[in-house]
Amino acid sequence: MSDTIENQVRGPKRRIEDLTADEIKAATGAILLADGSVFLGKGAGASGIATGELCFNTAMTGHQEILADPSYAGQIVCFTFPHVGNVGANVQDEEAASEPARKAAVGMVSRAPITAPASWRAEQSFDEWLAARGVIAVTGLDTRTLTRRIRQDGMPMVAIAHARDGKLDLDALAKLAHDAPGMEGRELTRAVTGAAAADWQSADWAWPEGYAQGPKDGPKVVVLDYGVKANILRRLAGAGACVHVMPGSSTAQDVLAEKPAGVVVSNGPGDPAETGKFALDTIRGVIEAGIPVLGICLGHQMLALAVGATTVKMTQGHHGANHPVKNISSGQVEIVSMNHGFAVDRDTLPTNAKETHVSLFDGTNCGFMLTDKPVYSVQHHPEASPGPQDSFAVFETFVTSL
Ligand SMILES: NC(=O)CC[C@H](N)C(=O)O
Repeated sequence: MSDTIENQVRGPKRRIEDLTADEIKAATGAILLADGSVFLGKGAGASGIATGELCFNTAMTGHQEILADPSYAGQIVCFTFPHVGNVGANVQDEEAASEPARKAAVGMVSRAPITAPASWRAEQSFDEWLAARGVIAVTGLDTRTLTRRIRQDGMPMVAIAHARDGKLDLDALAKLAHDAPGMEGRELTRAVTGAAAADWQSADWAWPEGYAQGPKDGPKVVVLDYGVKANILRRLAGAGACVHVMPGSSTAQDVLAEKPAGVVVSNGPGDPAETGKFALDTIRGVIEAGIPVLGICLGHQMLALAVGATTVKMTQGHHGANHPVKNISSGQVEIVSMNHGFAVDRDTLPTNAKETHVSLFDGTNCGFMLTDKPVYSVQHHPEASPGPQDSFAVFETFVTSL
């Protein structure tokens, strides 16, 4: 009986010993979970083996932007939308703002084989893009079972493998998954931050012109880069800022020497508490100098840590492009893009912090501002890419306040 309920909720758990020789022979791709369960499929994209935290993402489009988001470094994305690849891939939709930031998601899982592109913007098939990017993919899996498992039990550490010759060492993969370090306590931003400070030029995309040029004059905004998404930079430029990107290792003195009108603390991968060990001094120095600060996602979490709050690991995390978030001051609901596995514990926010946004999926904190300093912060991705543009105004509000 309990097995039936277990099977209904999580899907049947299959271990290596439950597989038939024919199934193993037919497979060129596999996912092994840390709990010993196995999912076989067809390999796609890059061949090889990777380990990472497996999360599910519910976006129906924008799969290139998702896998190119450096916040996904160290993670493998299971798309719940069955068809992936319909629009192919193109350079204009790149989300890495620097060369190191190209090391984003390490793996991808989808239900159907990757579709041939059917978009006038496609320059490459999605399969070719994955291969060029080093993203290992497995298709033909029961992604509903995998997703239900993640919903019930949380995001597991997994090993993903694509062997073109079909030679999959499932026992070795099971051991890799079992031994893989979890996301808590992992610092991943140093691998995806840009190596040197640089000005950023391009602004919002429009048809048929493509990307506009950012302004020549305008308030200078320094972006602390922990693996910043390019669309955050484009949106800041589109809102009228002259954007200067600095490595996440910059000190407060480095930042203040630029005489910024405002500072943005970027998104990024890994555990905010771990990155906070070297980033909080910089963030606190900027807040104390009275410079307006905007935090996004990892930046939001680290701003919360900088003012004395704590962050917690979420069970399933929020990954998708249709998450409802309530803006507490306006009462409006914004449908937003999300990608986070940690959250700010609202009960630990100090008395000079006012909660500004809340997730309508699970009530977790999605934003705060300080009442005595110009500090604003959101957990979701107001730059979208992919996703709805309901929160684009976050950038205009910030830049016009400078
Ligand atoms: N998109 C992000 O910045 C992610 C922040 C953090 N790594 C998390 O998973 O919660």
